[in-house]
Amino acid sequence: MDAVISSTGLAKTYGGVRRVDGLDLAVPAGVVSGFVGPNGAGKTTTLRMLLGLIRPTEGRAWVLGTEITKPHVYLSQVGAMIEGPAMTPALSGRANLDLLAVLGGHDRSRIGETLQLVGLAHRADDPFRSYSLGMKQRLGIAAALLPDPKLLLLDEPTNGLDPAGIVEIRQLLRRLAGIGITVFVSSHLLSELEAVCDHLVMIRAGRLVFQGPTSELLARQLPRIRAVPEDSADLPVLARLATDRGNPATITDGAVVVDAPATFAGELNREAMQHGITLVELAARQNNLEDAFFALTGSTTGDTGITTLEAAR
Ligand SMILES: Nc1ncnc2c1ncn2[C@@H]1O[C@H](COP(=O)(O)OP(=O)(O)OP(=O)(O)O)[C@@H](O)[C@H]1O
Repeated sequence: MDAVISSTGLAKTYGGVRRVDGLDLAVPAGVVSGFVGPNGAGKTTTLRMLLGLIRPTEGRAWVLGTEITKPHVYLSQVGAMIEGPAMTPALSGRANLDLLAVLGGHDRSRIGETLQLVGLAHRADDPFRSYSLGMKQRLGIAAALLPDPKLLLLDEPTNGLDPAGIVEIRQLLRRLAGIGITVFVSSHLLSELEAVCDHLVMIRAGRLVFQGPTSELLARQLPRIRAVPEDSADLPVLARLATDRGNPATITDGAVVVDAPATFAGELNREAMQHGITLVELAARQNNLEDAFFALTGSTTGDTGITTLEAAR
């Protein structure tokens, strides 16, 4: 599959600090690709370079096959929402899009279908100022869709939204991918993207941490087995039973937690029984994207600035 975004050694230095530090990107066509990293990781800077708004200090990049030194060639096929939607509060959603279509030289006849696509047809004639934050974001995405783009770049479209608003954006991103638009969407909230992205580009301090299908990242992680003995005095013995069989275990919150293939759960259960230990809980769960990110970066929520799944709820 051809890459719609690619780069080699893309870098941007501000005040002597490499804020984007040698990115080799390859985002395939037809996916929702999540651009994930903590605050300040360099996501917005990268997106601005891809849009030709700022020049890289080093490296090269291509969007839809054209080098970013010639943005006029590809920008007519790229929709973007970088700084949140700039709309006129007193005008309706439809009138705002109409104005942007005229200013941008886009086909005004597409406005109705675009409003439909972002789920705003029923509120299209209400003033922008009466919209919820989620509706405002979706109108911003509608504006980015006016050029009928092949590629959509969105910077933190779920920032500040309530859970219902986040779900609406997720559904919209899937709908857009369904009609063949490649979506490259940034977020510092892993939990928001896990559900929607086929592909991920994860960065930290300007550097690539992982790039590839979401499934590949999840597959790299061993499932986590949690076993709770009836008698907490058995915790150290249970942990040793797992560790002795080559599966490192820790004792956390009254449970033994083992990073091992799910099949090991049965073996652990048998071993526990043979040692007279009764388990009152035994569960294997696949690590989520957040676990995978922390495993890859060797970081904790505290030093990445990433909001945890729990905190995001
Ligand atoms: N014009 C600029 N001048 C100086 N430093 C800048 C400039 N733009 C960005 N930076 C710095 O570069 C780093 C990366 O910023 P960037 O906005 O790209 O991060 P981000 O991943 O988008 O984070 P956030 O989620 O907070 O927007 C930050 O430390 C920021 O302060």
